[in-house]
Amino acid sequence: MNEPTGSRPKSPSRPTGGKGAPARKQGPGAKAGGPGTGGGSPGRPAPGFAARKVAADILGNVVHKHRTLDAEYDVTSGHSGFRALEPKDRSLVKAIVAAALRRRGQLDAILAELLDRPIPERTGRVTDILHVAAVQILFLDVADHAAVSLAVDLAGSDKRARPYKGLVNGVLRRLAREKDTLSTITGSGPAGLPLWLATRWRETYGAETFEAILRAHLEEPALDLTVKSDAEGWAERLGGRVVAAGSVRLSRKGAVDGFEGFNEGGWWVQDAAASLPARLLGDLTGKRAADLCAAPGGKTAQLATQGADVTAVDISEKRLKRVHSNLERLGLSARVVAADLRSYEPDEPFDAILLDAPCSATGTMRRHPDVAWTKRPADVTTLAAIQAELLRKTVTWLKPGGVLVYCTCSMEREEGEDQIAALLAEMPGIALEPVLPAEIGGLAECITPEGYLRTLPCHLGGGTEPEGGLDGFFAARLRRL
Ligand SMILES: C[S@@+](CC[C@H](N)C(=O)[O-])C[C@H]1O[C@@H](n2cnc3c(N)ncnc32)[C@H](O)[C@@H]1O
Repeated sequence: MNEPTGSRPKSPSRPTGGKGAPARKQGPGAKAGGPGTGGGSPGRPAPGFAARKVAADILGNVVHKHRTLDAEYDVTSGHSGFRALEPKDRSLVKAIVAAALRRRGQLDAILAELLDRPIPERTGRVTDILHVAAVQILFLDVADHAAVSLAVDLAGSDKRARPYKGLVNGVLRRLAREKDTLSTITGSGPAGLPLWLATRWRETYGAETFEAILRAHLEEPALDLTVKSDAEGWAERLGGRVVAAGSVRLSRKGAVDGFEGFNEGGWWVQDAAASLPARLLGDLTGKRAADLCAAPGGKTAQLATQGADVTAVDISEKRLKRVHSNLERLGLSARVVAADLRSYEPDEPFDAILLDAPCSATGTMRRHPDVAWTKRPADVTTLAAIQAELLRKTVTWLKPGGVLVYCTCSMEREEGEDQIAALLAEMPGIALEPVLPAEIGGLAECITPEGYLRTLPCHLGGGTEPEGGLDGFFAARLRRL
């Protein structure tokens, strides 16, 4: 679908992303103009209408029905309206939904300021429609009048939202007019997180770090690569910089299979924080190593690159296909096993084990802003029980003197610090081997007093420096005595 170009540039004065952080216009650069109500021929939707409708649907499905964005965007089984869109409109939908989730707290506060009273629950998609339009007006490269009129059309097309068409029109026009002066936009917006998660993080990390994490979540993260070798060389060739312990951080976007080095297998996409646990196992030349919970294989590739004879185990046959294809592209090898670790037994013990246990993934919200809405407190409890079981079982697969790194991409203590404290209290034959700053590129801020690795989205300049931040990861290194 071709959308008309926007009729005027956005105001140079931008709303801020909380505590003075400048909000950046992001997204695919779609100059979605389109006169909306006046733009379509009679009886035909205006250009851009389908994309806005799909965006509001998907946003609602994530927030109210706890569906994941991966499921909604699946090319074979995802949202049917999304699948019917042209690639350009799919990109626009993704940009709108990601920004609306990332900035949900701000949008709620801004709209509350413009509404006399909260919108009743039973009004269908009114709130989703308002969020989809507001995020375009405030943060995306879309002409205000197009965002407003398409939202009005959308409200008019929904039986339960129709009575609120006038309200949608009035609120969004006022937002477009007053966006530079609205007080909530320039203040520190509230969390935009479900209460259970906000409460937990404030308690776990303290008010100041919690605010810093929220600021970091507002920004779209940079693209990080793990390289087989020569990080400086790849950074130069791809126009990036070396961060953390040798990851290459790029500001460029786009399909990575078109970037230099992809086809030659020089690197793979992996958040810089996600690359740290495997690095804690050091040089593995000639060692027998297990990558447990391996798919899609980012850490398998690291262990192979570090010289190990790798056995990669995962329960999901489907996800293991990606391990095979990734290893093939990278020219690396590993023994790949489809098995449930709860019933699997290796033939021989290992010198090194990496256990990247299934977890709530609350540390990946920078890249997956739906996570806050698709996870529930009960998930943390259920997953913590699985992690405890896997950890107790697999640590016995180490040779004496062997090392296991346990990690999760979770920000929850139950999936990190508490797991290790309980294990050490229970198993006297296992000792903690603290992480040293030199092993993780000098990132001392990411090491806890106990010697655990604990990365947070606000680390490495997240929320304060352009293209800063790390995914939230926990890792601990254990040695079998
Ligand atoms: C966090 S992901 C692993 C990411 C991977 N290590 C990487 O770096 O690319 C967790 C994985 O655990 C696997 N998994 C979950 N339960 C499992 C079990 N009981 N046995 C084996 N694998 C399991 C899932 O299929 C999923 O691929």
